[in-house]
Amino acid sequence: MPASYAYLGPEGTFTEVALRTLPEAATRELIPYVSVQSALDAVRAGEAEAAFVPIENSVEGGITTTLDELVAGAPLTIYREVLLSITFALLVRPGTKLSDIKTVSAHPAAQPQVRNWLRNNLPDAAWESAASNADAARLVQEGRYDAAFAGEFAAARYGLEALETGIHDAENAQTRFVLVGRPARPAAPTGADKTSVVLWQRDDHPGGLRDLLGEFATRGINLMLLQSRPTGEGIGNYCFCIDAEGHISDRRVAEALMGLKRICLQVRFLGSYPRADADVADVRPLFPGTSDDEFVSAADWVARCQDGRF
Ligand SMILES: O=C(O)C(=O)Cc1ccccc1
Repeated sequence: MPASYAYLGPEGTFTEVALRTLPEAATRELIPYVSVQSALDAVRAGEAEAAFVPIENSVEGGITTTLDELVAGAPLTIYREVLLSITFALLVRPGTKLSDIKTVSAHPAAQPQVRNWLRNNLPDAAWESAASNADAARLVQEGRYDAAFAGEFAAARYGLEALETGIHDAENAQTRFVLVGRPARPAAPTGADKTSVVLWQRDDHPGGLRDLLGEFATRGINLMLLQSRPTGEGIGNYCFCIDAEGHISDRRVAEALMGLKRICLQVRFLGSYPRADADVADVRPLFPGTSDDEFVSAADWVARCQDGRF
């Protein structure tokens, strides 16, 4: 298997910075791709062992390109996640003044994080979306746009200077990134894990979403993400991307997935992997009656009843 990780490039993205925080990245060749799709396709084609892409940010929610690829593309599995705090720098060609800036560019997910700053400082600048924040910096270097919102670290790479740093409308804005590979056995549970799935309802009925959520609730499983995505089959047709606390090898999670498999049209397992916030998170105490031991003894009890040994 090629020892390389594909990532959303070009060089100098927040994605690259987040990827380099993973110890395993030090032993891999890191290859930038022009889009989330092309990085994921490199994995599907066997050109890269895994791909590292943004999936969610705390201001705007899901990064829809990534979610839609994981929902509808050839199956892939999430193995790791990384959380990165994000503030932007306004990068310009040397000598550019604020009053010279007519066009600004960045990844679409950056816009909600700098909207107020733009309103207050560059209310007339036209927004131009780029494939990534570093790509916006590259386009500024080429003279296509006047300024880019990107990491301050991207300035040197693209011969730009930071006219302003520390730009963030929301304090503590974080972006979550995932390492995605071809489907294989999940890593062993760590005690602070997360399981990601996509659910498609069998039919439209009152309380349908509550029925899906109930499979988690009755087993004491907390949810960390619930994002609906259109199925593409008409207005009102959605599937649900869910991150739940726990690992598929935890009995309560496995039983919840079995319940969902029985009642959903389709369930796509996206992986069980260690939580990036495990150090700081108060790992929630288990809801009474939901430990592996309690599932095992309940199953034993049913078996004994079936046997007439109760
Ligand atoms: O990694 C980047 O630089 C990206 O373009 C993705 C992104 C977008 C917005 C915030 C963090 C990462």
